Amino acid sequence: MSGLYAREGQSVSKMAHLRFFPQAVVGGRGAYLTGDDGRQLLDFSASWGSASLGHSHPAIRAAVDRALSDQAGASYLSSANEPCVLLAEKLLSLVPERARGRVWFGHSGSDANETVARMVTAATGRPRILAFNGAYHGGTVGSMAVSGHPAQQGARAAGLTLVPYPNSYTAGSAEAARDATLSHLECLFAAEVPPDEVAAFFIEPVQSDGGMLVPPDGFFQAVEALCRKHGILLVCDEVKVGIGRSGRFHAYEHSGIEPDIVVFGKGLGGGLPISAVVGPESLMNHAAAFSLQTVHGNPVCAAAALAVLETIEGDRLAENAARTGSVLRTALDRLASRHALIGDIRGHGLALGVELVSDAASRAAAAREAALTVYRAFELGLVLYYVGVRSNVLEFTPPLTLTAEEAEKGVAILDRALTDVRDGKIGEDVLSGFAGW
Ligand SMILES: Cc1ncc(COP(=O)(O)O)c(/C=N/[C@@H]2CCCCNC2=O)c1O
Repeated sequence: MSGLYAREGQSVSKMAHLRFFPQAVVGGRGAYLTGDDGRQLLDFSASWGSASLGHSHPAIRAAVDRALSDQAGASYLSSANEPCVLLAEKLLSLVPERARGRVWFGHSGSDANETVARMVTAATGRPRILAFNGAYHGGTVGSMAVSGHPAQQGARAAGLTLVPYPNSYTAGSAEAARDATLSHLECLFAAEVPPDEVAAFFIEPVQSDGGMLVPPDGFFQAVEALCRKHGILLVCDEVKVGIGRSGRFHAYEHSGIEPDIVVFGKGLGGGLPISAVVGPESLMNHAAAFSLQTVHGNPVCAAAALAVLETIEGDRLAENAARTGSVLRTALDRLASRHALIGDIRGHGLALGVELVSDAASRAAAAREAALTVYRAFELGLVLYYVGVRSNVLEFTPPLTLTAEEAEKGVAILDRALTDVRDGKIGEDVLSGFAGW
C-alpha cells in the first residue's frame, strides 16, 4: 500500500469510500491518472463517468481560468450570473420541446434527482413515484428515497413503487424481458397503484449501477405511452450515460422517447461538481426558494460545463464515443472467446458492461472474480470498477476522448487480469479492506 493511501487512512473518513483497491493519485492527463508511485494508470472509469473529457483538458482549464480571473460571484441563489445564463440557454437548446422550460442547477446527480422527486409531487399534488429495482438515482436521503439499488443504505419513500428493469440477459431474450415488465406495470395499475396518483416515473435510459442494463427495443416507448395516457411525468436520469457517452448526445435517443424532465450530472462538469434539471416552466417555476444550496449555480463550474458541452459538440465526441466504443466492444468480444467468465457484454458507445458469471448455463454471478479482476487490473495499470445488483458487472465509462489505441491497450491489460484470476494467481487476501459494493 502506498504512502499516500496509508496517510489517507489516518486523516480521511471512510464514509464516502467505495474502494476496490489501494488507488492513490497525484495527477492525470487525458485518459491517464498518475499514481503516487509514479505509475501511469489507464482510466476506464473516469471517476464513475464524471471526467468526461479526461483529465486536465485544456478547454476546461481555460474556461475555469477565465471564470476565476474575473469571478462573477460564487452562487446563483441571490444573483444572476452570466455563465449560468449561458449554460441554461445551451441546455434548453439541447432538450425536447416538452422539456424546454427552465433549468435548475445543483452540485450532483443526487441533489438534482432529490429536487425532481420533491418538485413533481409538490407541483402535481400526486403522492406516488415509480422507479426501477436496481436504480441508482443518488446518495442523499431524497434521491435514495426514489432509488432501488440494494447496496444503498437509505430508506425508500413511502410513495415509491419499484418495478423490475427488463434484463434481457437473465430473462433469456429482450422480448421476454420487455413483455414481463410491461405486463407487471399493467397489473400494478389495475390492482395496486392508481396511475392517477403517480406524479412521475424515474428511468435510466441504460441502467448503469444496476448492471449496465440496456432496455429492449420498444420498451421505453411503451412506458412513455403509458405515462402520457395517465398524465405521469417521464423523468430521464442521464447523469451517467448522457452527454454523448452512449454515442448519441442523450442516451434516451436510443429508445426513441422524449422525456418531460431531463437530469444531467457527472460528465456535465467534466470532473467539476455541477448538475442540472431541465423541465417544463410550469413545474420548474412552481415555487421559489424550493431547493437551494449556497454555491449552487457556481459560475466557475457553470463555465466549465459550458466548455464541456462546446467541446463535445466541436470535437464531435459523441461520434468518438460511438466509434471508439465499437472498437472497445469488438476487443471485448474477442476476450469473451478466451474467457468463460464473461457471460455478457452490453451497452452503448462508451457506456459498456461485461457481466462475469461462474456458469454460463445458470448465469450465476461471479462477484468474487469481478473483485479480483479489477484488483489485478489495477496492479497491471488499468482502472475500472464493477457495478450490478449482484456486484459482477465490470463497468466501462472511460473519457469520451479515449482513442482506439487506448481502448485496445486497456483490453489487453484486462485480458491479463482475467487470465491471472482464472489461474488462481490472485489470493483473496488482497481484497481485505476493499469491500467494494
Ligand atoms: C444514473 C445516476 N444518477 C444519479 C447518480 C448520483 O450522482 P452523484 O453521485 O453525482 O450524486 C448516479 C451516481 N452513480 C454512482 C455514484 C457513486 C459510486 C457508484 N457509481 C456511480 O456511478 C448515477 O449513476
